[in-house]
Amino acid sequence: MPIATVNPATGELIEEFAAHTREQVGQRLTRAEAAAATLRATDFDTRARWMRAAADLVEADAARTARMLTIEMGKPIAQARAEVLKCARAMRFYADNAESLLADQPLADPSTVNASVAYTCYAPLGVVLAVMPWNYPMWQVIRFAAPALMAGNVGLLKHASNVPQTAMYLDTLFERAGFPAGSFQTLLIGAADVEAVLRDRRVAAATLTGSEPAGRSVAAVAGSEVKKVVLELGGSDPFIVLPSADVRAAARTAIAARTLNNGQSCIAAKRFIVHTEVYDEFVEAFVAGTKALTVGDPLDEETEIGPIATRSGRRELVELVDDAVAKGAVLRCGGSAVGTEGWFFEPAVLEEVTPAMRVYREEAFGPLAVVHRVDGIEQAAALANDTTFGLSSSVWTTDPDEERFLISSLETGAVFVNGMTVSYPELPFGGVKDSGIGRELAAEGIREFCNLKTIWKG
Ligand SMILES: O=CCCC(=O)O
Repeated sequence: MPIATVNPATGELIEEFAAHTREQVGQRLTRAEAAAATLRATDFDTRARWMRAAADLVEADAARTARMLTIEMGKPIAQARAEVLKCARAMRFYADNAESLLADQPLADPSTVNASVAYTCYAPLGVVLAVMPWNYPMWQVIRFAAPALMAGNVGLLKHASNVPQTAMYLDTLFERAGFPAGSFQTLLIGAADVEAVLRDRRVAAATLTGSEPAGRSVAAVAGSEVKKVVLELGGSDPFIVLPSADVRAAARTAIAARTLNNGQSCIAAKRFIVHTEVYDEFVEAFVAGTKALTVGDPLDEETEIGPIATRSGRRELVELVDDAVAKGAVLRCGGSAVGTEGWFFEPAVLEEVTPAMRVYREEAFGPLAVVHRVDGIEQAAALANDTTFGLSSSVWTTDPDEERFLISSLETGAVFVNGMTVSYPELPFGGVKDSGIGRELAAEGIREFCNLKTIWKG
């Protein structure tokens, strides 16, 4: 796959990049190793100063980078701006909090382990390889880089091949802000070259956000090298609506939860599981709202849905719809490729989906919603859990017993009650089952790439 920016709204090739040679990759690894030694010796205040300077740059560059994101992967420009500003927020969060999140933890009574003092402390691991996806081309990288650098680690980025301009912007960002040269670098390499980098003795650990097969393959290599790995893979998140809920509010939020980022988000709600008592009311509002969405040029401020990021991604969506309809699903709206140029897809809603259909099990990575009717809360939870994924979930109820039941029954990394799933720097993010291993963001995210040292003094 070429490393190139191709505008998904037009199909036009904007810029192609030459892949780094083996020598260039080697030089970058050498620089990363040297930076790891330098960064490890700096204190939190110094790193926080650099991180705040990087956040200032991100904010100052926001108009230009938002446009770059939209041209590279098609998200509506307002959402691109929001993504960029969220990056700055996460950078400031870790600048402000890294030191306390990584503070030493003393054992209250060291005599229980025959010590005069016993405590744990966090040390950086060194060089961490980040394999990142195109769907949030800045945010996915920053939510790794901000905690990693604040912990004293160094980052090497292998970004998706369709967002090289963003990758190269990130390549210089941290050095421009004052971090030592080599603290964060992009490797312009293909997927086939990741293994050699990960096996390199200078790389201590890896993180991957992306597809389940990519995650399995990176985890297999990291496992064979006994290197730490964090994986944030796909999701097919349930969105459960029960009769006690505000059904209108649920339907309004459901549209945003399914179509944000052109529906290309791991935490998008993908399966809408609705109690029969409120099913018709929900579906009418959901379908009407989905039909009313403005699909078009993502650089236009009024656009709500831009193109799918790749031609193959759009083909996948059309195939999922066609397969479901051929097997008896009811298509309430959309579901086709639209426009004469670019990779636009009409937002779609499917009903009467059965396990025989691909869309029942596969992650629909685009604005394609599946609505299921259920008779009760147990059936809702069972259907929600009938997936290999376990990223997040959204539940709509005002009954405290129902809320408790769903929080305890859902096999997901998060449960959002009466709201859509959103990632926040302050909250841990990650999944169970095939959705991944480990957590990003919050305290857990910064601790993932640390060596938790136990200190014992006699
Ligand atoms: O694609 C998954 C991550 C999306 C997010 O953090 O908002």
